[in-house]
Amino acid sequence: MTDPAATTRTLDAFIAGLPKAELHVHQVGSASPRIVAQLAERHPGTVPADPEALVDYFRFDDFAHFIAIYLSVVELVETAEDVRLLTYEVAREMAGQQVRYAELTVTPYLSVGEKLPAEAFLEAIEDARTSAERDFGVRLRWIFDIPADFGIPAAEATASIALDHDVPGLVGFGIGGSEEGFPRSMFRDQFDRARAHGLGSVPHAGETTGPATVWDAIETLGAQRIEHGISAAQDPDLMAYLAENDITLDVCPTSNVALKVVDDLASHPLPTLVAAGVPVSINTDDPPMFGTDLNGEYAVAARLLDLDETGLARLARAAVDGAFIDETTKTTLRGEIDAYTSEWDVRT
Ligand SMILES: O=c1[nH]cnc2c1ncn2[C@@H]1O[C@H](CO)[C@@H](O)[C@H]1O
Repeated sequence: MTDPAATTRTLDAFIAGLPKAELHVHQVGSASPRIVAQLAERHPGTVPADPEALVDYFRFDDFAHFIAIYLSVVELVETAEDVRLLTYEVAREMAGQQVRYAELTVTPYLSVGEKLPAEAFLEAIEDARTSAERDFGVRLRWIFDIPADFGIPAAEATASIALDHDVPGLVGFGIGGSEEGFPRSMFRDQFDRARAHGLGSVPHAGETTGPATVWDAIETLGAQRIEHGISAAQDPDLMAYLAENDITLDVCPTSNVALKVVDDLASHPLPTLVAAGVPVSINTDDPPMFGTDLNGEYAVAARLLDLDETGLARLARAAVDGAFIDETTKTTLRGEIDAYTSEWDVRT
């Protein structure tokens, strides 16, 4: 008989060293207690600077409460130096999880303004991007997302920051925040322009509302991947469509429990989606806010999908497949995963 606890320990060790790509992770939502404390010291106010108090502060009643807290952390990112520090330090923590490539969802609309012009914001993230690759070996790319709750003005501003500037590393265009009251089709015009510019379309949909929002994202925004998309599990035709058209869902299991969009991990629809052949990647969303990290999410996925090392390596590869990068970089990332699995003597 194998000892289940020993098996878990082996899988955890495998996950910890597995080279990974992350496709759904928010820039501000990645600020760890260490980073938040640094920012809160610079800008004392509503957000506790004490990492222990932050654990309580990051306990959410529902999605609306989460958005309110999220925006209070956004307020801490005031200057170009705050933006640079946040982004560079997030990459340091990613490197600790063996993340080799990340598409960070950035919401410039919430930070850019009179005090922080778009140019200064963009310079700060570019500085962090090049430093992170040099110092930590983490390749960062950006998805600029519209915060839906702020409506068309936010969509226009986001499109202009993305499309009227030269933004190295920008690969995708998204939309986050609330779904209720903000049909994805509202933002068709900005997505049309972003897509014409060559950006990947990667809206949030099907997190807090049903499969109709996922269809809307596909039909009106030309979604190539979907952030969350978990309510697709309620619609077999939609799952078949996602599978046939190779549309990846960037799933974040612990986030869904923390924001109470699913009751508990045991009832998470991930197994239903995978059984229907829907491509999925595993992600954290806003890791410290949900008390998780990418290794933790891979462990959750292993439990939910009953995966061994081979299955986990396949998950890591699925994220590379869905990434908005060139084939050469994909080949490099796949090579790193393969080299690791052969070290572990894992059949793939
Ligand atoms: O899980 C999530 N769902 C939706 N939006 C999110 C999530 N995590 C972070 N944001 C962020 O919430 C902000 C408020 O509009 C947006 O910046 C969005 O990117």
